[in-house]
Amino acid sequence: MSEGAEASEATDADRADPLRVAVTGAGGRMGREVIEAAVDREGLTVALAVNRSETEPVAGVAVDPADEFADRIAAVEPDVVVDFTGPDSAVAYAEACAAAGVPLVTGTTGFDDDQLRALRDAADAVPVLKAANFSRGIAALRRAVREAAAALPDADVEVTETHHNGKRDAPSGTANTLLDDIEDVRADLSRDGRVHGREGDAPRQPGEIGVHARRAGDVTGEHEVLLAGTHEVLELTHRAGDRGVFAAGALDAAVWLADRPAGRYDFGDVIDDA
Ligand SMILES: NC(=O)C1=CN([C@@H]2O[C@H](COP(=O)(O)OP(=O)(O)OC[C@H]3O[C@@H](n4cnc5c(N)ncnc54)[C@H](OP(=O)(O)O)[C@@H]3O)[C@@H](O)[C@H]2O)C=CC1
Ligand SMILES: O=C(O)C1=N[C@H](C(=O)O)C[C@H](O)C1
Repeated sequence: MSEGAEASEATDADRADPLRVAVTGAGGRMGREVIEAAVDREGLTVALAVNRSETEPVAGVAVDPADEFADRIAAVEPDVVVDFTGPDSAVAYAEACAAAGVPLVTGTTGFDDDQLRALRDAADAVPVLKAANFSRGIAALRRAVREAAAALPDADVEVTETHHNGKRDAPSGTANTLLDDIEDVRADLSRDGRVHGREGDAPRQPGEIGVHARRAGDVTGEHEVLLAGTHEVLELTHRAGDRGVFAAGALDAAVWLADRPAGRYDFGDVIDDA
């Protein structure tokens, strides 16, 4: 379990009424996907949706302006907020959730250290589940990568991610998580050794991990970890084919989180508890 309070035994099966979900970033690629998935899922209802500029309804759900969030969350009292926006807005929503006593699931990526601290502060007041990737395939990839990196202590490691041309942050949150995982199990590798692309006279040095971020077309999300030794190469790759996998995982996380005590959680906690 992640840092935080002990989990309660409550599950969605104990809940008589539908779980009332609020969605932020409702007009975005992920927000729309989450609303569509929530509308289709038994036991859930979208009680509130907000977006910054575009406030057209999504899948029949009304979308309110984001600047009304603090008032609307107090009036609506949702059971959980699901956020896919940007780092600044995710922090603002975390603070609003902490003030209103509402649990938060955020899939937003690209946080800096101050923003991460602000999320941790919010988790002192309410449960906060942050995950850079809600795909179960990525959860499996993380386990495989940790095992492979530990089993191949001399292998050179390079991490490559590919995303659509609208993605803002680089490298992806998932790539950063995979890098953390690798550095956790390989004592010779650390954050200081990350080399972002290569150019010119730049032969590989001991302790390097290469990191490559590609942006092209409408690619949903691909992550590859290359472990290369002498005379053998291992490549571990995940490709997301549709954002529905992220939306489904985020809603699984919302259902799981709604009745937990304050604290910090991640998607692994949801999977481990299944
Ligand atoms: N954890 C996971 O599994 C996944 C995480 N992500 C992450 O989710 C985030 C969003 O991605 P994506 O949906 O593709 O991005 P988009 O740019 O498509 O959507 C972001 C949405 O958030 C809205 N927004 C921004 N600021 C605010 C605000 N203050 N209040 C309300 N709405 C706001 C934007 O509105 P406007 O257009 O008006 O600015 C937009 O509708 C990114 O950080 C991405 O990396 C993405 C996929 C999966
Ligand atoms: O912005 C995206 O699209 C995605 N972002 C997440 C990340 O940064 O890792 C997850 C997924 O790969 C899609």
